[in-house]
Amino acid sequence: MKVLVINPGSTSTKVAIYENERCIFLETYEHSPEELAKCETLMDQEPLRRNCILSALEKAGFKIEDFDAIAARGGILPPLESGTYVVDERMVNYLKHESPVKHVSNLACVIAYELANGKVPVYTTDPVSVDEMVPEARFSGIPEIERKSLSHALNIKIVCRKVATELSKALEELNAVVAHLGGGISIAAVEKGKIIDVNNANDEGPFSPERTGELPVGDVVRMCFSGKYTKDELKKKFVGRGGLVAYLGTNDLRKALEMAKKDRNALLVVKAMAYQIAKEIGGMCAVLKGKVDAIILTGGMAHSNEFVEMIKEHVYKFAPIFVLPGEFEMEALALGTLRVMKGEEKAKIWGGPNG
Ligand SMILES: Nc1ncnc2c1ncn2[C@@H]1O[C@H](COP(=O)(O)OP(=O)(O)OP(=O)(O)O)[C@@H](O)[C@H]1O
Ligand SMILES: CCCC(=O)O
Repeated sequence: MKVLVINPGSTSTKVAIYENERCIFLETYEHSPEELAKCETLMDQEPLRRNCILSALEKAGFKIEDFDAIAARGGILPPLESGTYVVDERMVNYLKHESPVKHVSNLACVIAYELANGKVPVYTTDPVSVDEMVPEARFSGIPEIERKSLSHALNIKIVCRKVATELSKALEELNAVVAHLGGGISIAAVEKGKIIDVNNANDEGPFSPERTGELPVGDVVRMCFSGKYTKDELKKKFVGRGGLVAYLGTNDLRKALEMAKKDRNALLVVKAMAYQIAKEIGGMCAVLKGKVDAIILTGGMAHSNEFVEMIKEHVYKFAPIFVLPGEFEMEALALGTLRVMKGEEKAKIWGGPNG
């Protein structure tokens, strides 16, 4: 079976071709800030991203009709169960016109559905809005605000599957704390394979390479009413220009670690990020009542041994630590679709915004 995998990220478009479980082609197209700035809205990026996919297909020597299915990254749908979903017109319309958060992953299903044009089935696995949180995790502190489950669910689930296999367990038997350490950070408590609590990677948790994470609420209110910022400026300050970018002017941990060799303040900033990550991991161990088979460190920043050690020194006593650097999103999308195509799992049908 052949599966085309589509994954638009904030600065790149990734395209892969899987022949059963084997990746036979992978191409990443980088997008410069200037190129993206020409698109006023997120959906204006559609032609640019679609052209990347068409170029990749030409390079690989395939047509859409050659595929048994397309696997597309899932965007911000209303909260939904983990699994692989059929991408249909209703889902595409929601992602195009109604999704409350203009996240780049919203583009993938829209483009895939148009390219498939009814000839090839399109699926999406574990979108950003997978929600398996327990009731007590939903409380924020005021009734008007409910905590949201918006996370790197796709990568979190696949690294859990990998570690479960290493521990000779089924995913449904694994208790783990997973820290996805990318441009944004999601730290999840996974109980019996389900993400029962996770920081909303845009609004909560540790500061990350380009996001502030949780902030002291009184100071945020003062900033909002200071008259110094528009709403958009503040949103960008918190998500995009926060974290390492705000302290050190870079979102690249490698550069921050280089700076830290000569500059004590830069070292302190990197250590503070590791400290906040460790604190969130500790909290999620408490969510699991200490019954933790594994602490899993994944995402781009897990490539740095130096940074991993800074986290480990705080949490090594809690559970065995597994480091799976980078992300496995393309593989997760392909495997999710293959499980459905091979009849190992039933595809879910999205019930619409109210269903
Ligand atoms: N070899 C490496 N050593 C240290 N840091 C690295 C390495 N490779 C990537 N990183 C860091 O990882 C971070 C980006 O991680 P990643 O590529 O997972 O993020 P992303 O895909 O852009 O965003 P997200 O994971 O939030 O979707 C950057 O700070 C980058 O500098
Ligand atoms: C909101 C979680 C996913 C991401 O940050 O890309």
